[in-house]
Amino acid sequence: MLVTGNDILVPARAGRYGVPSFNTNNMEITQAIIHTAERLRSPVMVQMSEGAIKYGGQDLANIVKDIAGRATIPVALHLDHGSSYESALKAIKMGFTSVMIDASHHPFEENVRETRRVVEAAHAMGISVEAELGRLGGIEEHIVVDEKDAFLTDPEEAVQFIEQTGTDYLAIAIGTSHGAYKGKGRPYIDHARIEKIAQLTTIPLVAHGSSGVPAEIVGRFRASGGEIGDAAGIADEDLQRATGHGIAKVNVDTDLRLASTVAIREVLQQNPKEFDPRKVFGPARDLMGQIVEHKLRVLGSVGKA
Ligand SMILES: O=C(COP(=O)(O)O)N(O)CCCCO
Ligand code: NA
Ligand SMILES: [Zn+2]
Repeated sequence: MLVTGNDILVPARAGRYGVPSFNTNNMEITQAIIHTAERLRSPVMVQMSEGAIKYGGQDLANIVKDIAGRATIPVALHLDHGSSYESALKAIKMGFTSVMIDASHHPFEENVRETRRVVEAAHAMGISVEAELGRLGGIEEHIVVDEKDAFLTDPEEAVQFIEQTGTDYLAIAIGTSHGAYKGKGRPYIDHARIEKIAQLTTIPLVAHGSSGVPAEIVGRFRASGGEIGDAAGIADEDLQRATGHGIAKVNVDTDLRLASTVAIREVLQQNPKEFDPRKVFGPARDLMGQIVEHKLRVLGSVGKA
């Protein structure tokens, strides 16, 4: 059933498990996410970035809402990295049940103002809100945040921000970053900072940039003709530790992007005569399902629905 983000994340924080929020851009990705979560009796969040809304629009949102609505597990449809009040309101009109207003690149006061505006409107319509405080490294679709500008979330500021905005959940910068290159080797996660923020707050916390970028998938990406540098992601153990301390929503996009591309490359490379789209997109759906399953198990949400 289609529910709000709070319906999923408040129990997750209380139960000290994480729920993955996967980005979708088409039917197969959406099926891989929701069908796998249903099979494993896990709540799950499906998110669309502004780029996904540009790409798939109401058509894609309706596919997500329809599959979610018929599923026997709780599913929220979430706007990822909403860049303005208008964008958040548009998503709510499209039927999203959770929206992020990402004003983290603005000074604190402006971030508060922007966020509070969205919170008031969204709450009036029973929709949950995610905000962000602190700046991840990596590339956030509409802005490039290079390392020197990235700054980690201050625990005291987080308390103030939550009080002044009323946001339902908060994305914090604790060492993760978007994309396939999260740092040399194992990215450093500031667990002390996560634990401090968790001690001072009660709302669900959000970890962006949480793809694991598994070496096996990276190897298959290269072997099937893909070009990728020394990619690295977040270790399963780091995610497991974080979900024991307030992290309830865990954002994953890159892992599904890599898996779908690996499957498609492998099919086309191994079957040069193939041109049935179901033979190309079907294996992509299957491999993405394996990635979804792994994440649900790592985060501990299996059996929670
Ligand atoms: O936090 C994330 C996902 O991070 P990751 O790139 O680790 O999958 N997102 O918000 C998804 C959109 C960013 C571009 O991928
Ligand atoms: Na941001
Ligand atoms: Zn993100």
